[in-house]
Amino acid sequence: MESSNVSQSLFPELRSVLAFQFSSWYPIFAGHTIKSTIIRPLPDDFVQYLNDDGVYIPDGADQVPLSSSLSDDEDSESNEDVEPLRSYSFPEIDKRIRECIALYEGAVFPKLNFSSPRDAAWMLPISSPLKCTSPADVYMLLKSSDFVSFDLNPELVFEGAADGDKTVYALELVLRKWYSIDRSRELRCFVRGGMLIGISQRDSNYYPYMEASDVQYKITATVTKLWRECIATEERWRPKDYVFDLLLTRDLARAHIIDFNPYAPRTDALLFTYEELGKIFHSKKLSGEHSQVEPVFKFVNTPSTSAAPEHQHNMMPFEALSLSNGNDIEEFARLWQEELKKGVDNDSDEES
Ligand SMILES: Nc1ncnc2c1ncn2[C@@H]1O[C@H](COP(=O)(O)OP(=O)(O)OP(=O)(O)O)[C@@H](O)[C@H]1O
Repeated sequence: MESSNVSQSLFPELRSVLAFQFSSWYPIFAGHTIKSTIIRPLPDDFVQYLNDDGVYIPDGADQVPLSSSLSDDEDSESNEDVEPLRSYSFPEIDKRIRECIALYEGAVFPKLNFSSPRDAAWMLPISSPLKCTSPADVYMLLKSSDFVSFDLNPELVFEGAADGDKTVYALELVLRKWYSIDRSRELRCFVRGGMLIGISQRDSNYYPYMEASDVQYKITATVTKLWRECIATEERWRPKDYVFDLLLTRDLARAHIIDFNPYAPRTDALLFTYEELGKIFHSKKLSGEHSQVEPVFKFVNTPSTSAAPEHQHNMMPFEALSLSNGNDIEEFARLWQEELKKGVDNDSDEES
C-alpha cells in the first residue's frame, strides 16, 4: 500500500502517451525545433523488417552488403542449417529518405515515434554521431539499436498510460536535419503540475564553464523564458506533466526544443532522481508561487573519472555484424570466437 502511495506521489498519472510521439508535438512546436519530416504510414513489411533478427540492409538501399571475413567454403558450411534471410526492399521509403537528405543539406538524424537509435551511434563515425547520408545508414542504425525496439512494442509504449487504445498507434519514421550538436549546451527540463521544477545538464561530462554563477543564472533565465513564452502558454499543448530537452544557442540567450518525453519512469531523470523532483514539486506547490518559482538547475560540478563511452553494452565490432547475419546466437558466438582467435594468432605471428 505504502509503495503505491509513494509511486503515486512520485509520478502523476500519464494521461496521454501519444501526446509525446513525434507527430503529435512537432506540428505544434515546428517553429522552435529542428526541421523534420515524418514518414507515415509505413508499410507492414517495414515494421516486420525492423522486428526481424539480424542486422542487414534492404535491397536497393545503396549499401555494399556487410561481407563476411570467412572464406566462401567456411561461409557455406557454417550457414547450411541457417534459414535464408527474408529479403526486403523499400523503394518508396528509400526515395523519401534520399529526398530528405537532399532537402536537409546532406544528412539526416533518424528516429521513430519516441526513440532515436543513439545506442547504435558507434556504427557510424563517432565524430558525427547518427549522421545519415544514405538510406542504408538509416536502416543500419535502426536495425542495430535496442532503444528503438521500444517503439515497435505497443505493450511497452502504452505501459502505465491512461490512453490505452493501441489500435491508433502507427509506427512513424522521423528524419531530422542533422546538426553537429554541442552536448555541453544540451539540457533536460522537468515540468510537473504545470510548474517548471528542474533543469539538468543532458550528459554526464564536466563542463567548467557551468561553474560560473552568472552562467547558471543565464541558463535558468533562458530556459524559463522559452518555457513560459513557447510551451506553457501554448494552448494546443495539453500535458501538465512532461519533460522537454533543449539545445542552448552558443550565447546561451536562446534555445531550441529537441524533444518531449513523459514525466514517467521511462524518462531518465539524469542528474536528478524522481524523489528529489517530487520534493521540489511539493515544496513549490506549498509555496503557492507556482510557475513564478525558479527551477532548480543541476550540472556536473566535478571532473568525471570515468572515460567509458555511453551505451558501451550495445557495442560490438563492425566485423562482428557480418558474422551475425542469419546465425543464431550460439553459432554467432562460435564464429566470433574463431575470428578473435585468428586475430590473436596473427598478432603473435607479427610479433615473432
Ligand atoms: N537533428 C539532430 N542532429 C544531430 N544530433 C541530434 C539531433 N537531434 C538529436 N540529436 C542528438 O541525439 C540525442 C538524442 O536525441 P533525442 O532526444 O531526439 O532521442 P531520444 O531517443 O528521444 O533520447 P531520450 O530517450 O534520451 O529522450 C540528443 O541529445 C542530441 O545529442
